[in-house]
Amino acid sequence: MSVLEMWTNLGTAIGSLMFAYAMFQQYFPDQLHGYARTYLQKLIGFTSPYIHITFHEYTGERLKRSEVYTAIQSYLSANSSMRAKRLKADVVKDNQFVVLTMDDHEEITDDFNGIKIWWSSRKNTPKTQSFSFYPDKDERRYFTLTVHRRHRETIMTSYIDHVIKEGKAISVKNRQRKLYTNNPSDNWHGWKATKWSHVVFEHPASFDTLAMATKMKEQIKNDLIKFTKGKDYYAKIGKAWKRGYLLFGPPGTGKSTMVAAMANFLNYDVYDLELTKVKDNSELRKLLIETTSKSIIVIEDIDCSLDLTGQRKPKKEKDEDDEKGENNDPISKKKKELEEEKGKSSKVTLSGLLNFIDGIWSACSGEKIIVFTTNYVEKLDPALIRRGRMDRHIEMSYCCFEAFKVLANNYLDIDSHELFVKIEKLLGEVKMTPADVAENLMPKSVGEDEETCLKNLVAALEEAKEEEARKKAEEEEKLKAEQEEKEKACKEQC
Ligand SMILES: Nc1ncnc2c1ncn2[C@@H]1O[C@H](COP(=O)(O)OP(=O)(O)OP(=O)(O)O)[C@@H](O)[C@H]1O
Ligand SMILES: [Mg+2]
Repeated sequence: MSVLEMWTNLGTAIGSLMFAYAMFQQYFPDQLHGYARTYLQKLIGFTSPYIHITFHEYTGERLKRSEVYTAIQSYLSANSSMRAKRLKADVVKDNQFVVLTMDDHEEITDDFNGIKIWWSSRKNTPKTQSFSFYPDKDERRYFTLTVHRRHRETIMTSYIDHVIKEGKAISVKNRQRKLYTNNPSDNWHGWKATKWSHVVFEHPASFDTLAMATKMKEQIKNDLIKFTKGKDYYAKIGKAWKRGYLLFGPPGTGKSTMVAAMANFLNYDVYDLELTKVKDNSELRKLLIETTSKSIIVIEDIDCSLDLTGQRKPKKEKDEDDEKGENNDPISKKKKELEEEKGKSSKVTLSGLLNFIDGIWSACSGEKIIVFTTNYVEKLDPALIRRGRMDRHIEMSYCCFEAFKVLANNYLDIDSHELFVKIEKLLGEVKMTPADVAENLMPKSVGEDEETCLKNLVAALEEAKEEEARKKAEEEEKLKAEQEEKEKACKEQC
């Protein structure tokens, strides 16, 4: 048989097969399609020595994206870029680099302890054309793993675990970190509803640029490292894998900067929880469930967020108002109703917040740090900040010389200068926040050199010193006057 004849015969055979398949699709009753497919697969199963495992992208009632699928995707992206012919490109991590993943209907092979494994990426598009706001959600993607059946044991016991573990590690390395804020619950329903909105987290703060005593900085860093490595330890002692930090101190001492530095140090996402937008305790719980692992949940200025000790007016007071007839005229009645309605917009109670921090629900989605910041630690309920809830209390204080040196290095690139001695002395005498020191150190024009900036700081410190001395003198004068008044009154009485 000539080559030409062979190709002609092959073409005819393929043509006949396609015709037969088209006829089958057209005239074979729909109800029998399923049976035919099942028996065909059984037939293949008898004859084929391979097993197939599928991993679907969406699972569960709420069509939640499967974590296993995502892990496999990351694992395969690391392996596929060199082998697959068709790749999809995705930009990640600060828009800095491109990650290539295998495209739909592409196949690659993997090798595990000498076992050959085939991975293919597939996509099902439903035949029924329905209108949907989420066109891509109608497509169901899945990965199929194919391997010789004699390796079933190894694949089940070690290979899949290995893929998921590696995949998760790769996802963490590549992930774009996010800064979330909670949406008011009126926006939780409907199209594209989410409880949290996010932007890319791009705060540049780090522990290197944070101005504070070196010893304390190291302690905090060690504490954080210990926490991230403590999964087994927390399981052993029967505690949820979370840690609470209370940052307190005057405004401008770096509390918010510290949260950003922590997030950058640990490579965590940040959830900035605005308590006043949360209607009640049940909403607070729902928000907590929606947070992901490896994240910092921060509630800024916790003392101002809510009146956690008593939201509503005591009943007695309310009754007194009614008795006085203040609520009888329709306008004030309506006003009152509106006020009450407004009051309802934040019914989070102290106990709700306590449960949020260390109730049963707090253990869901693991590895979490909760941070409260406040200017007035003494205003907070002791139950809220007791150890176990807020495990570490960190005081962010006025600028010390060590902190100043960090700022001088950050802002002016200098480690020493003759003015440092004077500044050290002044910082020992005057209370100035790192924010104020930083502002003075920052060059205000292109021509301003480090000497001018340091002189600006010295002048500001001296001014603050004079101001402090003046205030002190005034207070002493006042005290003295009061004392004299008292003595005079006493003498008159005697
Ligand atoms: N310890 C610090 N190290 C480095 N920079 C600091 C520090 N403290 C303050 N700053 C600078 O001052 C600015 C204000 O600091 P930050 O917002 O962190 O203060 P805060 O303690 O959160 O204040 P507030 O109580 O008003 O929220 C920051 O932009 C930062 O540049
Ligand atoms: Mg702040």
